[in-house]
Amino acid sequence: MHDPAMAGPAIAIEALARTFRGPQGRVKHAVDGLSLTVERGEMVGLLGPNGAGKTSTVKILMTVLLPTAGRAAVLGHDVVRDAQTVRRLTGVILGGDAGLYARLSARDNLLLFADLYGIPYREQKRRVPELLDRVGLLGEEHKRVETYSRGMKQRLHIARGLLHDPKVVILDEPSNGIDPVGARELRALVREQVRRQDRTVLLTTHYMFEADELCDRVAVLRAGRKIAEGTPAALKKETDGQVVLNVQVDGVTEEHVARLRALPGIRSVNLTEHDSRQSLDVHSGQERDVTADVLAELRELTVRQVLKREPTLEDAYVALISGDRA
Ligand SMILES: Nc1ncnc2c1ncn2[C@@H]1O[C@H](COP(=O)(O)OP(=O)(O)OP(=O)(O)O)[C@@H](O)[C@H]1O
Repeated sequence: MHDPAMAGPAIAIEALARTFRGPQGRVKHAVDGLSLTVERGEMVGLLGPNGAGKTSTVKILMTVLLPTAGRAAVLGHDVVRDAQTVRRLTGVILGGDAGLYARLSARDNLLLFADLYGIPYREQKRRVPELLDRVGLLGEEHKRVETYSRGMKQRLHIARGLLHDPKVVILDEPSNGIDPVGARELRALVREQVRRQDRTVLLTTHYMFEADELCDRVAVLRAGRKIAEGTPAALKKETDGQVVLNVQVDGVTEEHVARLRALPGIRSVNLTEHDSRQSLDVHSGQERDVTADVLAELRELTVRQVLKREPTLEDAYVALISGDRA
């Protein structure tokens, strides 16, 4: 008999949808007709701004949220009809404090979860120290988890997610809330340990550079839909020949942004606010210098600084999610 688990992609998502009913019965499309295939051994990043539908998609794959339409399968097993098998084959690595026992040591946490996974005791004795070593927690394994730094907890989450040696790993925001140095170390850990042994990894992140460092391919979501998919290098190519004009300015309104977007030669405009200071990134082609037109639109505001620069990978991503493409 044909066994679907032996062939085909690791993750197959087809026309997946999930709606929620909000206040006054308004329907919210968290995932809106998403299709995505992840081949065996691939590492694919799901990118998107807050509310894009990443967590809802991941929850459906983790079998903790039901889709309202479409289907998703892990190693050929449907996440709704065959949820138990999907859970056995999938390792989930979430961040933060949830899912760990703060009063127990790292070692006792892993032994407890190994029991829950039904890993035989002799196997636990071998695997737990080995995993603690692999994630760099050997020597700290007897300390209570509540004394751990965020980065150490994240390492323990990784060890926990790999305990039952899953074929498919779902990794949610690996470096969220971790300082840049710690985040770099964590990415190295993900590359060396999570990716091992032809494992398939689906990772969510807010950071394009993180996806670039780790992923073979990325899918960018916006409002529950996929707006771009490809290798990080291919997405970056979309900004070839573009220039970013960064304007530090105060008092920008939605109306200003709309007027800037309508100017000839402008591809996308992104407004960010930090410490109540505004910053505008205006993407345009190289063929036309838009600086004078942009400053004319902002003439009644106080412009603090104007800089022109080459686009980065992060710009490629921002241009995608703030552009008009749907
Ligand atoms: N249980 C729920 N009830 C109502 N609306 C929900 C629920 N869960 C998610 N949503 C809505 O669905 C949309 C997608 O949310 P989701 O958490 O999947 O996005 P996300 O890309 O993971 O965002 P973030 O990066 O902030 O985690 C959001 O608008 C969110 O408010």
